[in-house]
Amino acid sequence: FVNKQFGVRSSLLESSTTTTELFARKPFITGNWKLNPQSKSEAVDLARGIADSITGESPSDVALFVPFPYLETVQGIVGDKLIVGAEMITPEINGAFTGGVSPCMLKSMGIEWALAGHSERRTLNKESDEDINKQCKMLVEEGMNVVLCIGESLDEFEKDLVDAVCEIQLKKGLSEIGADQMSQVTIAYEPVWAIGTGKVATPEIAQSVHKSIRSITDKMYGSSVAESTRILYGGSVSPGSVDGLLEKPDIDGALVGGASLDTTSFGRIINFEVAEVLA
Ligand SMILES: O=C(CO)COP(=O)(O)O
Repeated sequence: FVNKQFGVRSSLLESSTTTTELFARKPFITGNWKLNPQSKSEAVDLARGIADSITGESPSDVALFVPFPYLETVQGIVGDKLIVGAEMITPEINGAFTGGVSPCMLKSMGIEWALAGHSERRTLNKESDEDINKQCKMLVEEGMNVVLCIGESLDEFEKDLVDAVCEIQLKKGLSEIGADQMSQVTIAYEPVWAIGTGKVATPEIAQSVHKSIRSITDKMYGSSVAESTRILYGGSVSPGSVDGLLEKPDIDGALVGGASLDTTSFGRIINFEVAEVLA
């Protein structure tokens, strides 16, 4: 077994292999803690455990999206080893928005990343594509980075509407965001039926949707943006499924929910192993 991950462990690489031969884009492994863990002390333990699982030069970029109250603590623990981001923002500068947290506030704390469009916020908080677009635009305009989450429901999957739903969510979510701002955007494909269900999309299904998302991005922004934009898969990613997913050419990483709350599982996901990327 030869570990040929991007940017890593050159001592393990065959001398003739360059890391970029394997991955077109640097892999990006991200965790979304959602409404977890229940106490600051548990958050501290989890952040420490995850940071400890990154030894030496990381093969991937790694990010943790954590609840607002834990941001500063987690950031202090993980330092430069990984990115810490917010799970949502309120796209306003200031004013009468009780409970809101603005991009400016986050930036002033050194937080430069946030999720937008997670299916739980689309469903539970009734966020529309227009709301999500406002969030994405404000984040990029503030010089921050956004992971835009898109994905179809089970009903839409069964009706063969996957590509159509992703296209609409992508076009509306990224409306008025320019090609020059796309380096601040990561896309996460999260089929709703796969989130928290243990029913991970097969690598073949995920690859087919990721390829279609890349081709929509190409139509919107041209090939150089499409080829450099990272597209993550999310939905029941586990230590058992990550390697197969990351072997696919258009799957650039993972957005992990449940398994990011377990140090051993998330540590294994961060240190995923692929011997080759399969077309
Ligand atoms: O929603 C997710 C990440 O944003 C995925 O959650 P699970 O990994 O628990 O399915």
